[in-house]
Amino acid sequence: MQPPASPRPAPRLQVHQLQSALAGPYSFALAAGQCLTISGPSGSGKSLLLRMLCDLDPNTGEALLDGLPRSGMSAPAWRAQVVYQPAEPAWWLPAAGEHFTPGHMARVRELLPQLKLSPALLETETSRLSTGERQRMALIRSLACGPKVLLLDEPTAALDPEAVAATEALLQREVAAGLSLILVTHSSAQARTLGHRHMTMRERILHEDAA
Ligand SMILES: Nc1ncnc2c1ncn2[C@@H]1O[C@H](COP(=O)(O)OP(=O)(O)OP(=O)(O)O)[C@@H](O)[C@H]1O
Repeated sequence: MQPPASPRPAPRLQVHQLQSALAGPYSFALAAGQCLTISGPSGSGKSLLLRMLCDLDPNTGEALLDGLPRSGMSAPAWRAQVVYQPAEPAWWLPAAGEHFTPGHMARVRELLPQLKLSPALLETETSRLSTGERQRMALIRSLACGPKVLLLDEPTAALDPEAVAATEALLQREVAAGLSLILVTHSSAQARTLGHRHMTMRERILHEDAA
């Protein structure tokens, strides 16, 4: 007799009827090691969705991480695991390196060369970094804390082709290692390179694209 099949693990992220005064409801699930890309016109609601997913804007409905409901954990505990990187990330201390905790520095030093960044930039005032350097440094900040789900809003918008390629290669490795990625991008080439599933936002309604 066959042993009973072991229960399937819960999806990494489950979203049920997530809704705010401005957008939704949205429902979908994402597995560990899966990349969902979202495209759509400017102003269609992509950032509103990402902000709801990391619980920055008031919303109703439920989100679960590995089967555990967000409503049962604190906002900081949720946001430590579901990390949102906006299109224009904020920096609140003079140098980029000051934004990292000592426990994350080994990982930061590992990631810097992968994104073609010099370690010296950690000591440079963030206001003196180029837009593209700041954008890549923000991605390092997002990855250094080891999120389970990463919500990226146009992370390569300010980058030259070589830096775009390095960023995409890094994201591919992270997803292959188990990261769940929701990537907002205007680049259909990038969506094809990184995405396992594709959705389009139109007038705040999310449509799953044909496979
Ligand atoms: N707090 C708010 N109050 C009212 N309207 C808002 C608020 N935040 C965003 N909006 C509006 O909601 C719509 C969707 O905004 P959102 O930032 O999600 O667009 P987007 O799809 O991410 O666009 P882009 O590609 O340009 O970043 C826009 O019309 C925006 O002006």
